[in-house]
Amino acid sequence: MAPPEVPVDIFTRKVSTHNTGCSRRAYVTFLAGDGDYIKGVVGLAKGLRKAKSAYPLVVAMLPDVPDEHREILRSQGCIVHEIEPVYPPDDNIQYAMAYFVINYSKLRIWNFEEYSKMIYLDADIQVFENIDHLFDKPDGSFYAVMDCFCEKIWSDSTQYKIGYCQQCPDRVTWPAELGSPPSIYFNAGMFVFEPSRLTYENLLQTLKITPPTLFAEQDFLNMFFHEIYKPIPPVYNLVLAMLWQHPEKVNLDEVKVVHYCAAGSKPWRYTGQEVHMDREDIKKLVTKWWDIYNDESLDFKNDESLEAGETFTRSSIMASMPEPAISYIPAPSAA
Ligand SMILES: O=c1ccn([C@@H]2O[C@H](COP(=O)(O)OP(=O)(O)O[C@H]3O[C@H](CO)[C@H](O)[C@H](O)[C@H]3O)[C@@H](O)[C@H]2O)c(=O)[nH]1
Ligand SMILES: O[C@H]1[C@H](O)[C@@H](O)[C@H](O)[C@@H](O)[C@H]1O
Ligand SMILES: [Mn+2]
Repeated sequence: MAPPEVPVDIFTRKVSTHNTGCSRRAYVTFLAGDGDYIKGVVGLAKGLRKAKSAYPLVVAMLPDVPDEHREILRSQGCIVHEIEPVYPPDDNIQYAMAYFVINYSKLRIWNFEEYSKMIYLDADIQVFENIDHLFDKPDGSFYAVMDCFCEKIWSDSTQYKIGYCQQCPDRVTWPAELGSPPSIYFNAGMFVFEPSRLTYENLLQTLKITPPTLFAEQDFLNMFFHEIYKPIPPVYNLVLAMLWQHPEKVNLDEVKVVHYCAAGSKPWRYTGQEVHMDREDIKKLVTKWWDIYNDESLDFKNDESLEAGETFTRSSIMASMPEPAISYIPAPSAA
């Protein structure tokens, strides 16, 4: 039987010694480079705290993330976990965005076997309501939100060219001469999954014989998890384009997780100039992101003044280890 899940204090990560089992659930995000995506991760860490999430945020990062950025993340209570890059077999393809190639490295998170279940979140995602209940979804499936194909970034796809979107499959009927309509397709900015060495090795082996496509690892994951994919409601990953492409499918008041993926919507480089970006709902969502990012009361408080034997805490020493097995250090045994 799986060990009991032990929620930790969201600000200090302290856990009572009355329960010696270790929490095997965590959120995980991905970070590459020395650019501004670090801001996204800090914002996300604070957003998860504000939503009183009981589980830590692991940051799977490539070696090119500078030390200062790693330190900022540790000081925000994140668990820093360096990963080696993963490359597709041949790279003779024009991705929808050139940088999508780095996202194949995300496959490494299936090797985080110290966790039994994880929720992956892109760094350009913010969590506004608690979503810890998603960890309770039955094992054995892959959970994610269905994507939308209506934005220009999809313009090289057949779907876009014929005006087909799975969000409204009746708008344009899939032409018979193209065979059966494509299977449902998820956005890979947010998903619930179970790390497993076996799956990890299978992913890497399969990648070796899979030519890259427009949406890089997102296409690959859709193909790989096709049979066990179960869609969850769009409130768990609001792809912003849904606001103007399929407004009938969105009730902003119910949205828990926002994905700032539309062109021009990343809060840290938002100018309001790009198409759709002057909408009131977008302005509000960008402001909401900044409110969390700037809220000092949401900073991680690394309280080291613990009463011996009463609590566990995750120290920054542990966080700096390359492959931390758990999110906090057990107090020395009384023996
Ligand atoms: O310089 C970078 C670029 C990206 N990232 C990381 O990579 C993630 C993906 O990049 P974007 O969020 O900019 O990409 P999109 O949301 O537009 O992309 C979507 O399609 C991609 C296809 O590769 C991925 O599947 C991604 O998770 C999915 O949300 C970022 O959130 C961030 O976590 C970095 O750390 N640094
Ligand atoms: O799957 C894609 C991808 O995530 C893009 O980066 C995003 O801008 C699109 O809206 C989405 O449909
Ligand atoms: Mn994203």
